[in-house]
Amino acid sequence: MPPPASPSRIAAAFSRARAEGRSAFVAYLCAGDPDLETSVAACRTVIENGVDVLELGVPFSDPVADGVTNQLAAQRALTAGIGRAQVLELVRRIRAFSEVPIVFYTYFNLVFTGGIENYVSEARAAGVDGLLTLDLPPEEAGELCAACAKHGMETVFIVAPTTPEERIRRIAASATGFIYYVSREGVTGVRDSLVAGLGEAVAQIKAHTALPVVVGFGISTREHVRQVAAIADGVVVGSLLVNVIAQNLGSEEAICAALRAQMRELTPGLARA
Ligand SMILES: O=P(O)(O)OC[C@@H](O)[C@@H](O)c1c[nH]c2ccccc12
Repeated sequence: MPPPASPSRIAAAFSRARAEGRSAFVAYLCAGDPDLETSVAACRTVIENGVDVLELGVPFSDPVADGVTNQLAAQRALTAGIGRAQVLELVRRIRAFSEVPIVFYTYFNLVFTGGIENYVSEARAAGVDGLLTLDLPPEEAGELCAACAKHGMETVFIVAPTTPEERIRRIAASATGFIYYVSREGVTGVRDSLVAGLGEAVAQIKAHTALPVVVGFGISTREHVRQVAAIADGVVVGSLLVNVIAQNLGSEEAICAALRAQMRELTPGLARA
């Protein structure tokens, strides 16, 4: 009798946040930005200051879904020589001190080149828990989902404000781990205000899935976090944290201090009233 599958790190993280009466903090950083050693320190800092799920962007030369902040981060990482081997080394370095769930944000070109199953098995072996392939819709993700299921890798998919209900149903049927609702059209990036109707949009997704639903795009203040935490299982913050790196290049100490300060500013908003 095989041992019961241990709950995935991702499921455990959302269960823990729910048990603590709060939404989960999902942080995005570009892997290897601005270099491998500083990236390890940056990931350690956000993990030690409240991150429940870590999204790691795999640097790519044509990140069409990303705003300028994340595109510049990818360029810094690529310039520092961050390739597949270095990204996997980053994951192994994180696994040496943390069990935080890690989700790769990647583009299909990077997964396809070298073989889908190889990519999935190598990432899983390094300690990655989930894969969000940003430019691969579920209709074309059959081979990827099969490889992920075989290796115990979660497959996260995105729902956008323009996604029709039938496609939400289709996405919910393919997704595991969690579903990501990008709260506005366009690309990532810090914004001044959140869009209206988030609660209805998340409720519409939840009607089709029991998976956690996280919301991201433009979240950059404690008030934004508080508003999203009230209606979603997870709050995603990316560009605000990536900007901290961009604004403190050259000093790992300054990057980590500023990331710590941002996490301390934002995380109190996670608590549900
Ligand atoms: O940067 P923002 O506005 O805080 O949004 C999070 C976003 O950066 C992160 O989740 C992400 C990075 N690359 C992406 C591509 C598509 C959707 C989401 C992402």
